[in-house]
Amino acid sequence: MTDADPVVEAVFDAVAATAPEIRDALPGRRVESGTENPSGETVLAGDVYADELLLEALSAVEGVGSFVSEERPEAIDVGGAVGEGAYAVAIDPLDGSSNLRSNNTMGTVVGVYDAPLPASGRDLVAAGYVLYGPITTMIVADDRGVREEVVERDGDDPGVTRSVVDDDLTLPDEPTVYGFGGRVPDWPAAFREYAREVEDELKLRYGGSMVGDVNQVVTYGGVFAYPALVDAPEGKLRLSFEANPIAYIVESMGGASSDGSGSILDVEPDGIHDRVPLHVGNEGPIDRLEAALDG
Ligand SMILES: O=P(O)(O)OC[C@H]1O[C@](O)(COP(=O)(O)O)[C@@H](O)[C@@H]1O
Ligand SMILES: [Mg+2]
Ligand SMILES: [Mg+2]
Repeated sequence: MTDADPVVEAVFDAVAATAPEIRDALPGRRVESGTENPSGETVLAGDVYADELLLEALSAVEGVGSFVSEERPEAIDVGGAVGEGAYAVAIDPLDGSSNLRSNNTMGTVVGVYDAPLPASGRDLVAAGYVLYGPITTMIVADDRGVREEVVERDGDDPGVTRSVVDDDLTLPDEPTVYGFGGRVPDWPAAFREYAREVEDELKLRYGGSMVGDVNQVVTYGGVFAYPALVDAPEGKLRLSFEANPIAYIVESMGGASSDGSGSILDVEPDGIHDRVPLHVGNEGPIDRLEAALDG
């Protein structure tokens, strides 16, 4: 196995250290902040707080040159030149933040790119997510594979403990669950037909937060999608902050990703906030999806 990249390790140390603080801050931050993000969505106080904490933590990491967030219009220069020894870190500070009001699962998504954004998913050197569920877990994928960790506060210390619970996470061979975002009438006919078949075979697991819903697939095998919509052919999820990191993780686990015709990691971006239809999971259901959409 290759040695860990110290900058990637430091990035995930910083993300893990921030996770309990983000979690603790949520009870008082379930309200709208009064602003919109670059994607035109209402931002909650929790989104703003998580974004600020992560900027502070990640800009202190030596080797991080650029901080790019779903909540900010532009990349922020925080150190060395990206691509010449420094990485760009792309963050979805709180994923599924509409679940804050209903007190359901949310996450933080991280992509570590070896190129200035907008960059292709092929420029990722690592990706991961934190899942704020009944316990706080973190998935980390890099060129050494995929690991699942539990993140806990270290007693009264400000630090945290990262305990690896699985150091070689792979997708279960048998698909078991599915979760598809958006409304059925908004799905293109070909996706509706595909979904009808999947419904007959797999169990529905859908909670409205990409990280939570992808983690069901990561754990039990299956397929997650936020597909193209009739009125929004580019779908909802953002390539740099959401789709690329999730595709990198699932592909590193032996699964597949697709924008409808090929791997998400091959999508060439125009802008930092580009959206893309996202489908990830076991190879079987993703191959069938591409065949269904091709027709
Ligand atoms: O409820 P909708 O509009 O179908 O969207 C659900 C999707 O939107 C998201 O909440 C978008 O992420 P953010 O919360 O980071 O904006 C995903 O987590 C989820 O898959
Ligand atoms: Mg999100
Ligand atoms: Mg978000």
